[in-house]
Amino acid sequence: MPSLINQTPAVAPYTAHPPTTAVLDWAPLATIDLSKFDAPGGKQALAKDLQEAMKRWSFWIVTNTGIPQEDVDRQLSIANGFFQLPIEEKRKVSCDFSVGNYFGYREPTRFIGDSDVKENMETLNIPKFIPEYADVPQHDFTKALHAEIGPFHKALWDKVVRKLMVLFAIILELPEQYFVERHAYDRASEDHLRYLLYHPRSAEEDAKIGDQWSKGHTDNGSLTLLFSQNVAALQIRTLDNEWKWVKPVDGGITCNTADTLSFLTKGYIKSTIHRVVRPPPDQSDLHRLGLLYFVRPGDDVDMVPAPSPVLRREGLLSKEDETGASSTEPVKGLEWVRTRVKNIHNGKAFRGGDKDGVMFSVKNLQVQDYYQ
Ligand SMILES: O=C(O)CCC(=O)C(=O)O
Ligand SMILES: [Fe+2]
Repeated sequence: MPSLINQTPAVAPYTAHPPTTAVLDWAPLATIDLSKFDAPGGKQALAKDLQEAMKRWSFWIVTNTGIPQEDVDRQLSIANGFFQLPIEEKRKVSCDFSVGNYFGYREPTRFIGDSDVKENMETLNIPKFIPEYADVPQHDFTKALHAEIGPFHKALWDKVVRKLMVLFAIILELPEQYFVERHAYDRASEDHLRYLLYHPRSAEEDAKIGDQWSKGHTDNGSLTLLFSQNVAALQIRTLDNEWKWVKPVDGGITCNTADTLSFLTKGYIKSTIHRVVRPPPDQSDLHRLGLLYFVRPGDDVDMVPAPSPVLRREGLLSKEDETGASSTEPVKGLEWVRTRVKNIHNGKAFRGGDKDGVMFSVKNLQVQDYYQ
């Protein structure tokens, strides 16, 4: 008789909610059509488009990734099935925030800032499918589905992350593999596929936290991918300090660059501020299920600026950056990510309050905790 772990659990198909009919102030995000990537001159043309898009904000949409929609739908069904498990089951593999380890399940237990409102999102983060992580504890439910989750995880990196990393290198006039090597799938890093579920709250409860489910923030790693999400809630902050909504694009993935890629490019690639708010009235009572991939730098990658001719021309590289003769040991990828995750998640409260967050730093690297 096979053990339970070898049996594929029954997973009911998940049906996405229809998009909102509300009239919202959508961000006019650029679309990067990845089907052009391998055509002659395709990468160069896409790099131009992306560079243009990133002048305004470091958010864009990729389309034609080659990842079948049925595979995305299946992942959403698995995510939905996971969140329906009894809480005792989900708790069996919890994130160890005391060491900044984000792999596993995060239960919504904390209060938002100093309010009496509890956070409303639960997440499951699944590490890369490489030998380093073969022994990372995982839930029986997802372990039994690894034959499907693994190939999806790898395909996402290969079909999307790798290509975007090449485009960043072209933009910075670096060898094409410069950022690929620093974010390679087969080397240790805190990359993860994330299943994310937000629970709706009453209007009264949401009002107490200014309708902000997750305050303005930048992401901790290098790049974040978010599969098209019909429940409107994600907003990005423009250079003029306005908040604009992110519109779902069928079959598209919303991408944003984040803190460590900004460190590697001395701020040339921006880490855009974004937040998650209460959805519009026609969606405010819905559960919002998300599928994301968070790209982190390799564990042992030095967080130092790339020797890019573009950065040099822009005057962004100091003498120390050029010679590597810094007075401090460079921060490593793992050191940054773990320290930051611990800082955000190991306290009693989740980002909140009325003021801007304080600055958080590790050696010479600094970000603002959160934004109003
Ligand atoms: O749920 C979303 O749309 C974005 C979530 C997000 O910003 C995050 O998890 O860092
Ligand atoms: Fe984020």
